[in-house]
Amino acid sequence: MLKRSPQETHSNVAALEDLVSLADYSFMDTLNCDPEANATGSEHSPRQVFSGHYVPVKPTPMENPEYVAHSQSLFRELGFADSLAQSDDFVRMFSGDLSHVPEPMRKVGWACGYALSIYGNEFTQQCPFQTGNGYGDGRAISVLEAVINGQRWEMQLKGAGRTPYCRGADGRAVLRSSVREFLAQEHMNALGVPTSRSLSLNVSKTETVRRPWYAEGSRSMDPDVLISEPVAISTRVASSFIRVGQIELFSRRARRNEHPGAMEELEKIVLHLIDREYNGVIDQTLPTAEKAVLLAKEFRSRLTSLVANWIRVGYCQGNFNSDNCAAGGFTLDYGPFGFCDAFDPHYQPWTGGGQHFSFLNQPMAAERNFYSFCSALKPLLAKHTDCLRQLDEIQRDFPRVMQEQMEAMWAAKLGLDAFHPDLFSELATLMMQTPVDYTIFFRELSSLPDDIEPLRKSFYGGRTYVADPEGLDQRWTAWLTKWQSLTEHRSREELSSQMKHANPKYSLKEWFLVPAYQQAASGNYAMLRELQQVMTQPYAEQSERVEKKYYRLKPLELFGVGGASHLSCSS
Ligand SMILES: Nc1ncnc2c1ncn2[C@@H]1O[C@H](COP(=O)(O)OP(=O)(O)OP(=O)(O)O)[C@@H](O)[C@H]1O
Ligand SMILES: [Mg+2]
Repeated sequence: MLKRSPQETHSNVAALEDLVSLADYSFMDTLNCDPEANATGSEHSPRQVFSGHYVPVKPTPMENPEYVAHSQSLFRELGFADSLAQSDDFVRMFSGDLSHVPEPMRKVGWACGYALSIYGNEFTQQCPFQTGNGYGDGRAISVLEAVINGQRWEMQLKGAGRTPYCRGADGRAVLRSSVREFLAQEHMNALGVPTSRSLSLNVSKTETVRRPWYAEGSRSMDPDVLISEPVAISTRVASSFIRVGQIELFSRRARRNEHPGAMEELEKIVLHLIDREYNGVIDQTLPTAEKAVLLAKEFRSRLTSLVANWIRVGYCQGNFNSDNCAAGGFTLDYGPFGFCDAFDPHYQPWTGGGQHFSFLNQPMAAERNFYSFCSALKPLLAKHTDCLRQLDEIQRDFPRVMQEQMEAMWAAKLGLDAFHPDLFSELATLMMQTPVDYTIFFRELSSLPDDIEPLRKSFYGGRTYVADPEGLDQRWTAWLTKWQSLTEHRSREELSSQMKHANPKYSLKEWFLVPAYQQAASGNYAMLRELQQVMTQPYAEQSERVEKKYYRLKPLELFGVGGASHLSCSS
């Protein structure tokens, strides 16, 4: 008998028909549809949506779609055959053409409204009607849910055309931003950080849109040219796509008593969130107010852990508004993100983002989103003083829990039994002054160097370093000696191996992405595939060739270059 790998015993989806028995539309069937919506989903113009959790929307297919990539590892987890990704039916469906999907799959998807808070402050200005009723999934359309091997996944097309929430924009995503999101999601998953996942990526061979971007080598902060780019549709999957902003939308309506069903809609979306993301963690038999308190507590734990993990791997989300903060506590919206190269606490790849969303300010940004989340739950607790008090306590303790997560994370990166404030503070100063490449520094330290020579591999050598290299080297030596004294009681192999699990060898720097998406735009996917291969095993040493190419300092001439070092709104 042939030996079977464990994956082969799972569901086996080799053709679109095989998805039929797994497909599920319980989001549409259990939540409220906008009563004013047209059930065929044919409305694509901006309009106000006053109530309901979703609007049915038919995606707008891309012209002449072509397969670019799929995630082999997610396919394996889902029991999808790799060949499926390139089959005509699959490419059609995941390029926005639902017209041929086999019954009882539906020919219409759904888009959701959500509210926006920036750093804890409520906004409606981004909505074209200034009311918040026209803001939400402007180009993201979910097309089905599927329960596979006991786990529920929602599949969502990004760039699938206009929805009532498109705010007058085209509803498209370009290949450049789609390649970035596609690769980053799978990299993040391989880094062990909770995230939405990438299913597939298709491009149009003929349809293009114009976007502001940077001229070759431009050092401008703002884009200085308009370029024509191929449109693409990536499909991402997650247990749900509920955002903090979504809970806020229904809460704002309930707070203002905007319509008779407002409170019920808030309760329904919160219970849906619990069902999708916190099932098994929260007792289903409890009253809603008590569930909401437990929800806040569990979300606090996930959110603080998520942000500590982002910092562990050098990730800056860039635009950590409440509408980009998944209420399930995972990473969502890889638009203006970046993985830092030279360590800088203020690192912020997105020129529109501001310091409040910069690298080491992410715990604060998370706290603000958490504040928005707790405020959004409050209308459900109005008559429950004890629950309100508990919620306030949970909110008040956010900074303490965040700090604990951060200290545990730094201790793990440094292989220490406990956080050491003085050692860390001197390290942070040295990392900034030298500055070091964040990834390379921690990975080199994970090999437990006897002296600072191996660490030099991570030194960029900025102005402070160049002014007094001996002085800085001496401080590095003193720091290393102190670190060694704090770790010498551990077995070297065990320490090194543990540190190498906390400190990835490879991270998806923007300057690796630039040539990959440029090449992809001309139909050559070789670099994209190579990056996919390398970045989905970020802790492995990999070959010498890979190491030479991807484990090195960013060339100095790329610092300050638009696209490679900073970017304007991603789309
Ligand atoms: N080209 C576009 N067409 C329509 N809507 C858009 C477009 N670009 C952005 N939006 C909408 O603008 C809002 C803010 O944009 P943002 O960059 O956070 O989102 P995004 O990258 O489209 O989405 P997501 O958060 O779903 O990953 C979102 O509501 C988004 O749907
Ligand atoms: Mg977004």
